[in-house]
Amino acid sequence: MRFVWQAIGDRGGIRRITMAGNPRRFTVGYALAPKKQQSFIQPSLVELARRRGIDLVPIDGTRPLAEQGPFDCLLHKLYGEDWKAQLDDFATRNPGVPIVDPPLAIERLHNRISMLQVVSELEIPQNRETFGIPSQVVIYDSGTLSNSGVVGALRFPVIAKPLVADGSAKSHKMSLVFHRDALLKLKPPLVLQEFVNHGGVIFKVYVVGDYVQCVKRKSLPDVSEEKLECSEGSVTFSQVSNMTTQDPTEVEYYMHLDEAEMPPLSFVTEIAKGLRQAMGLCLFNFDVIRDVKVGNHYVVIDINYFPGYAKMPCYENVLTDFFWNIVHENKGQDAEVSAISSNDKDSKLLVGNHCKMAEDMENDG
Ligand SMILES: Nc1ncnc2c1ncn2[C@@H]1O[C@H](COP(=O)(O)OP(=O)(O)OP(=O)(O)O)[C@@H](O)[C@H]1O
Ligand SMILES: O=P(O)(O)O[C@H]1[C@H](OP(=O)(O)O)[C@@H](OP(=O)(O)O)[C@@H](O)[C@@H](O)[C@@H]1OP(=O)(O)O
Ligand SMILES: [Mg+2]
Ligand SMILES: [Mg+2]
Repeated sequence: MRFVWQAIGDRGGIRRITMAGNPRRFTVGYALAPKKQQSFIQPSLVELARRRGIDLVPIDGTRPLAEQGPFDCLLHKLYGEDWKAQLDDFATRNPGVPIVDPPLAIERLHNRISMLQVVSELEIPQNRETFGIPSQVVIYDSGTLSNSGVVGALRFPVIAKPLVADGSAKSHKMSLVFHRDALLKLKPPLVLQEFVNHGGVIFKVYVVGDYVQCVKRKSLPDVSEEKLECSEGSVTFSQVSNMTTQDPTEVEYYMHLDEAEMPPLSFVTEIAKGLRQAMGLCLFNFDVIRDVKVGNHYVVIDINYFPGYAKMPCYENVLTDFFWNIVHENKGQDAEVSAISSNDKDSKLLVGNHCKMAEDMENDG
């Protein structure tokens, strides 16, 4: 294809256009499970990206990846050895095409020990607010569940989490265990993590490249000493932060969710930046709770690859900016050169928490 340069706006901007007069377009291929595709690929996202010159194109999982494309960037959340091999092959054939994110980096999040290890290793100055991870042990076999040397050091209640976090429904099934004897019916491999009272509110910090947004959600209610004494065995639960509240006693407990104070954005942004660098990932979120005993101590309990971004206010703008930056940075000299940078556009679009499908985008190509 042949290109020429065209002047835009009154600020000396130029852009590369095809001889036919159209600005250059980019293709972002996505490989997602059907449920994820349905939640993430909203018409509003596809449309906004399209207006900014980016076509979001599904990758057909039933055909070899090598036969598809061409792509300027590849986005994925699929599991399995076959998919990994296809990505490796794609990377070899297309060394210049960014894969978001590298499978090896994502794998660290498939194990709940390696997932939180990276938090403990962060070297971030901690002043007013501090952070860490819960005390935890990993259990590989049933025999260890009765080993005092291993579980004796834990304070109850504890949460038993499957060691593997591979996106399956099973990997989200957890138990809140009140007493040691209830451990015996659990099925390893799992992680036993001390339950930290946190006022029933969890903070989800969404990361999209450099962008960070923190939201609050409901969480498990606190367990008092009295409740611990009169509770028997254990209770199971799954993906509590995504559940709607129906029980009237719960409705009252969670009424105060709106009033819960958010952690300082600068503090969670520092953690996000550190995690992003250490893990080599762009798309993830992490769950943080505030220890009610200490007040300004935060505990990271979970990190998820490519979480439910569609639940995040303004996700269309945030993700489109992210794709824009990737394809344009990657193209370097070849790419559209514009004096109106993507960041200029960001500041117009992301004012406070209001999403604006800016009308001025209309002319943007
Ligand atoms: N150490 C802890 N102390 C207190 N509450 C906890 C702890 N760990 C987990 N929880 C509660 O259990 C819920 C589920 O735990 P976790 O986030 O690890 O599971 P998950 O299935 O990986 O979640 P997600 O849907 O975010 O992937 C949390 O949202 C929080 O309410
Ligand atoms: O859709 P997916 O299968 O990716 O589900 C992810 C889910 O996003 P969704 O809201 O789109 O379901 C995420 O929710 P939020 O943290 O953003 O609330 C979180 O639960 C992840 O742990 C899940 O990923 P998994 O751990 O199962 O791989
Ligand atoms: Mg979680
Ligand atoms: Mg998780």
